[in-house]
Amino acid sequence: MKTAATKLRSKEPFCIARFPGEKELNFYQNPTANDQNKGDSFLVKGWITNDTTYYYASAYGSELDATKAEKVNYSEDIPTETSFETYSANFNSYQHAFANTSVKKVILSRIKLVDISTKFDLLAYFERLESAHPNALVFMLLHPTEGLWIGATPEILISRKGNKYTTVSLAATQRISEKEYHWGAKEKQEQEYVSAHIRKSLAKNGIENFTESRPATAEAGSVAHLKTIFEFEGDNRDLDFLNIADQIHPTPAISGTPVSKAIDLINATENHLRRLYTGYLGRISAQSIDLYVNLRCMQVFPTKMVLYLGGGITQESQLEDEWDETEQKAKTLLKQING
Ligand SMILES: C=C(O[C@@H]1C=C(C(=O)O)C=C[C@H]1O)C(=O)O
Repeated sequence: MKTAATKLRSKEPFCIARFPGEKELNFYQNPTANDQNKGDSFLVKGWITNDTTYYYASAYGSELDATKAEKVNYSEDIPTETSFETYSANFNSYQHAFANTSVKKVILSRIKLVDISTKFDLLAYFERLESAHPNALVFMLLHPTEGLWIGATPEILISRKGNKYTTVSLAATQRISEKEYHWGAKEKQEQEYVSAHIRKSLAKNGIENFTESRPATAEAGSVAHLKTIFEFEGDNRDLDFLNIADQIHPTPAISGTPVSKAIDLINATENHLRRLYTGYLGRISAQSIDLYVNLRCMQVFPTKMVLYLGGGITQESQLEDEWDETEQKAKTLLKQING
């Protein structure tokens, strides 16, 4: 069995994933497009709804070889960094939409570039990242068309253990703090847009019997969010979970409200392609499902890390606060750069 490092050098697509609350790493390889019948696999889907879904096959017995990792010399151009001026102009376009259309919330994302040396040890970085974020899905994957990606995401899209399914509404952001968290009306509203969307999406799938927790603070890396947990029961054979995932996704946590107008506004406004950012990814098997929204992630080039960072904007949002929120989110990935 080739190691992940060998695959990285030879540019063969692979994926390493460490799931929340677990210690062991999961390895996957040989992705194929739209092949749902691969058995135990790891699927990866991009932001654009009709993007190809890739299914990586499970590769038991693989191992990390941290001494031999080299970055993939990925040929595509490095995306342009989003300046504060560009971010600010996009923020103003959104404010214009709030004043003149039915749109109430839209996620604005930006790109931050970070220099790395050609000697930077990616596998050692991955190991630091996974030990720093035990409650996130931490992954590193080489995608057949989108290059090398690394992330540590806290947001469940849909999970199943036995016949119990879970999805969450995760939105609103504060800096992580030792003190008690207080959430204002603006933050509660931002998160409620997501919860309302999930209730509606479950109902559309005929799922009326779900339980819903009260919104509570959930810390994730360098920030804290409001989180509501939705649970329902279903027989694996009867529930088409990928269909449910595609109904729920993209939630107003990563698109906005109303969803389809927010998607159009994002695609018309943001200056970069989101690629895998705000898509979804995770493992599926006969026993369980663990799909996550792809947040707190980056695309890696030989001398640059390209971070994709976003946050929800509403009419009450303040430009500097929103920019600062994306800077805080960046720390999830940046704190572990210097071993
Ligand atoms: C869009 C991101 O995060 C999402 C947006 C949040 C917000 O608007 O406060 C909070 C959590 C995530 O659902 C991101 O991290 O890039």
